[in-house]
Amino acid sequence: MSSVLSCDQLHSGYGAVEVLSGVSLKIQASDIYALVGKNGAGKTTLLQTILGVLKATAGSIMVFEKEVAGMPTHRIVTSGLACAPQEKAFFNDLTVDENLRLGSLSSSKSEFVSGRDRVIEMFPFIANRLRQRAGTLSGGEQAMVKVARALLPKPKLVLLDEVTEGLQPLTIDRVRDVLMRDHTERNTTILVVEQNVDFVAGFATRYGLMERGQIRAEGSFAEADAVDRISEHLSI
Ligand SMILES: Nc1ncnc2c1ncn2[C@@H]1O[C@H](COP(=O)(O)OP(=O)(O)OP(=O)(O)O)[C@@H](O)[C@H]1O
Repeated sequence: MSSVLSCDQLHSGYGAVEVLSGVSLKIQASDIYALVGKNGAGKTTLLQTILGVLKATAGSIMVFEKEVAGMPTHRIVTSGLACAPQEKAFFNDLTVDENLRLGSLSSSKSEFVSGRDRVIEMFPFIANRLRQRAGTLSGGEQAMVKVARALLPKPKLVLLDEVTEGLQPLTIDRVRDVLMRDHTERNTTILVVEQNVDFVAGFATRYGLMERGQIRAEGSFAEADAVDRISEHLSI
């Protein structure tokens, strides 16, 4: 099966501070890959480096079998990759509709409108909020709009950074259902950074355990001890 995303001995960080110290991972088409690790393990740094927001200082990043290390972010995302980042990542003074549009700048107006109809079907509350300023949404609503914005342009690979953080259980279930549906209907490959074991155990296929800037172990959720291994990794 073809590899959608692979990193090989990837190094990156912030100035003189190296955070990723040789990350290697391979995500296959239609995987739902859960990247798990404690605070500070380097998960967000890895996503930011894949997206070209942070510069890789060494190693390789292949997206759809094309080297993207060193490419600017706007070129990387046009290859069919979208991201729902951890921080708010909203233009608070713009409307919900305008924020959705910013995730689909390379789509035509008609593609955007049909994509918007699709995500409104996923998260119906958005229909009545299109003209609301994004900064006035609740935390849970913002999280759902972030996921909607990432899925709107029909990406082949979506990166989600702790989107369930601080959400109530019903909202978490909703987000999971939407992601599962998109994965099933469109074969979307998903890389989800999470610390919520119950969330990922419900739908991910594989996992990687990250610690101090490296992937220490990987496994499949088909294995009976997957949840125990992840819980142990997070507790030590
Ligand atoms: N802008 C920055 N400048 C310097 N160091 C940073 C910066 N951002 C993050 N770091 C450091 O990089 C390390 C990894 O942070 P990162 O946010 O990637 O971890 P994480 O695994 O995503 O953690 P969390 O689960 O808490 O979000 C941490 O030690 C953090 O302090």
